[in-house]
Amino acid sequence: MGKNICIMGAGSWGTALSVLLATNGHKVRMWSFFKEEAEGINTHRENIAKLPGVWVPDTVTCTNDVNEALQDAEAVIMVVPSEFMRSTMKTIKGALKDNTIVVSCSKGLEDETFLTMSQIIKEEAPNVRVVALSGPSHAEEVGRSIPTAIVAASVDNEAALFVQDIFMSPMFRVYTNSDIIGVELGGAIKNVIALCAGISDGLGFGDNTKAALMTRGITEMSRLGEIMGAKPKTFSGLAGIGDLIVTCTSMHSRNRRAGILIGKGKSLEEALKEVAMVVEGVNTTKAAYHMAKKMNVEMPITNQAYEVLFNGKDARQAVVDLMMRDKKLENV
Ligand SMILES: NC(=O)c1ccc[n+]([C@@H]2O[C@H](COP(=O)([O-])OP(=O)(O)OC[C@H]3O[C@@H](n4cnc5c(N)ncnc54)[C@H](O)[C@@H]3O)[C@@H](O)[C@H]2O)c1
Ligand SMILES: O=P(O)(O)OC[C@H](O)CO
Repeated sequence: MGKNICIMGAGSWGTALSVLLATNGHKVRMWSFFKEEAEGINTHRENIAKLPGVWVPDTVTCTNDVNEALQDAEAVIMVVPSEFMRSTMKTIKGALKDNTIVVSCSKGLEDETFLTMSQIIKEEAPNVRVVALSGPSHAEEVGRSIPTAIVAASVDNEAALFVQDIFMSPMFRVYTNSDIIGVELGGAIKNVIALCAGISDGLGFGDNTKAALMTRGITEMSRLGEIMGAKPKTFSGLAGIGDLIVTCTSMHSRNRRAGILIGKGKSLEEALKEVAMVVEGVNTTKAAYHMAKKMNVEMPITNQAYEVLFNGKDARQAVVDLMMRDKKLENV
C-alpha cells in the first residue's frame, strides 16, 4: 500500500528519489530550502537546474514549508548536503514523532565531530529509527529508471526492511545490511577518492593510475572502517567498491567532474562554481584528513587530496609524492 513520504531536500538526488517513490505508488511531499526551487518543481514538474529532463509525477508536491512537508509522514528521507544535515535536523526534530523512520541518503562526515549522517540524526532526534541508503546511484540514471542496486543499512532490521519495501522496484534493487557505519563510511570516503580520480584524469594520466587510486582508496576506507567498527566485507559491497567504481568513472559524478577541472588547473573555487551542485568530497577530505590524524590511521591519498585542495599543492607533485613513499608490502 502507498505510504505518505516526506523528502527533505529537493536537489538532484531528492528529486530522483521522489520520482522513484511516486512511481512505486507512494504520496511524496518534498521540501526545498529554496522557495523558488519548490515552486519550479511544482510548476514545471521538473527540477530544471539540478535534474533536467526528468519528469516529476503529479503525486509529488514540493514545498518550502517544513510542517507542510512533514504532515502525516510515515517516513522521512533526508537528502540535504551533509553540511546542512545538523541544521535541517534541528529545524525538524520537534515535528518528528517517536519511532518515525528517518532515512539518510546524504554522503559525508561532519566537520570537527567526524560524525556520520545517521549519527547526527540520532544525536538530534534520539527517538527516531534511522536507516542509511547508499550505493552506486547517480540521480541522472535513477530518475530515468536505469537499473540500479543499493543498500539500506540499519541496526534496526525492521526499519531497514521497511525502507527496502518502499524503494524496491524492478529498476531499483535494495539490499539490507546491518553495518550502517561501514555503509556510511564507504559512501563518504569514495567521494574523496573520486575527486582524486578526477584530478588524475584532468592531469592526463591513464586508466592504470585510476585503477591504482581506486584500489588503494578501498584500502584507506577499510583502514578507517576497521577503527570505527565497520565490517571489512561491507567495503567490497555496493556501498564500498560499487559506489567507488561508479563515482570514479562516471561523468555524472560531481566529485569526479570537480577533480577533472582542478587537474586541468582550475582553482577549487572555480571548479565548485562550474559544477554548481554539491561536491561532498571537498568537506569530506577535510574531515577524513583530521579524523585519520586523530585516530592515527594511514590515509596517504586523503592526505595528498587535502594538500592539493586546501594548501595549494601542485596536483602533479602530489601524485609523485604518493608514488615515492616508502617501499612496502601490499596487504598491510
Ligand atoms: N546527486 C546524486 O546522484 C546523489 C546520489 C546519491 C547520494 N547523493 C547525496 O545526496 C546529497 C544531496 O546531493 P544532491 O546531489 O541532491 O545535491 P544538489 O546540489 O543537487 O542539491 C542540494 C539541495 O539541498 C538543499 N539545500 C541547499 N542549501 C540548503 C541548506 N542550507 N539547508 C538545507 N538544505 C539545503 C536544496 O534543496 C538543494 O537543491 C549529498 O550528500 C550527495 O552526496 C547524491
Ligand atoms: O555525483 P557525486 O560524485 O556526488 O556522486 C553521486 C553518488 O554518490 C553516486 O552514487
